[in-house]
Amino acid sequence: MTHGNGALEIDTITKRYGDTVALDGVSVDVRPGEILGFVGSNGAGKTTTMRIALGVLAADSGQVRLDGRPVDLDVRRTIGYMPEERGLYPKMKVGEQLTYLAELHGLRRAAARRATARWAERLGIAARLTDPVDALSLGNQQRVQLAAALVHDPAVLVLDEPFSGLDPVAVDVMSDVLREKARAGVPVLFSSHQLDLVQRLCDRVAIIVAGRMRTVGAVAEVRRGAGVRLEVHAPAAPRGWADGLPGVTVDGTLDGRTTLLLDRHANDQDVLAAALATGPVHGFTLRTPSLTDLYREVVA
Ligand SMILES: Nc1ncnc2c1ncn2[C@@H]1O[C@H](COP(=O)(O)OP(=O)(O)OP(=O)(O)O)[C@@H](O)[C@H]1O
Repeated sequence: MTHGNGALEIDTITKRYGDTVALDGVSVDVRPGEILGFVGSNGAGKTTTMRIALGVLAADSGQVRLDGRPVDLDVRRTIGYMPEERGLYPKMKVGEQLTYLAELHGLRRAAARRATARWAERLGIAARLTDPVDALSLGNQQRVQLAAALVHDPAVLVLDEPFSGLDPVAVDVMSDVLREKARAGVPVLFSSHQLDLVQRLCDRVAIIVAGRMRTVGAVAEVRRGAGVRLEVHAPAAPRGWADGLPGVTVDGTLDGRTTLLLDRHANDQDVLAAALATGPVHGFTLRTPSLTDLYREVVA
């Protein structure tokens, strides 16, 4: 099955559970060909957003569209979804299950079998096709779950924590598959608590805090927007040597090493001149904050 790939648009969705506001006007677009990492604390609303995006849960208000069309039953069949609760039949054989799921999404039997064989090979579970799912380790069950999301050649991928519990080799395979799908024009949305991975893999990142989208942007831009850190090793510098420099905040000093936060008004060469005015400078290192640093600041 080949689809024209369009964007997945999550447009101002709101969801309440009794008195709990799980989502409060969440919007984000996942563009064709991009990998968007969805991050946020436990309970922030990622799973709820993804379930609504797939159409298995109704929003109280707002809309989700794929290629401009509201997500209905037909559109749902074109989405590859990996649910957080993992929706496999534990007693069914891996191969039968994947073929069944592919047929359920519209593939004919022969094509479904071919796709099952191809993805099982790719994801390293080909030797397990005749085993029941619950005979597999958790990580291998997860590979089956990913195969289930991919086996019908979906037009969009929505994956809830696909990397949790995978060994490093499986993480690499999964990363390659997501990159490949994105290169083929598929919009890919996945949630994760592994921020180093999100930083490495994603084009853009969306950070959700308590049901509201706090930040959406290119990973590099979001990191730069958080300001730059500068580590200066000036052993003779007196306390307060960097005070008053425009755009500079002192984050801490330890053993003659001062960490400074620089906003866009700061000039690193002025900082260097001020440091040199105190004596020798043995180290001067600019560091863009990692996604993990940024995330801590955003959710704090
Ligand atoms: N079926 C439900 N009934 C009541 N409250 C719910 C239900 N599902 C989710 N919630 C609440 O909605 C909020 C968002 O939960 P959600 O599972 O979307 O978070 P999450 O970001 O996926 O968290 P995690 O990282 O722990 O998986 C939480 O406050 C949660 O307790």
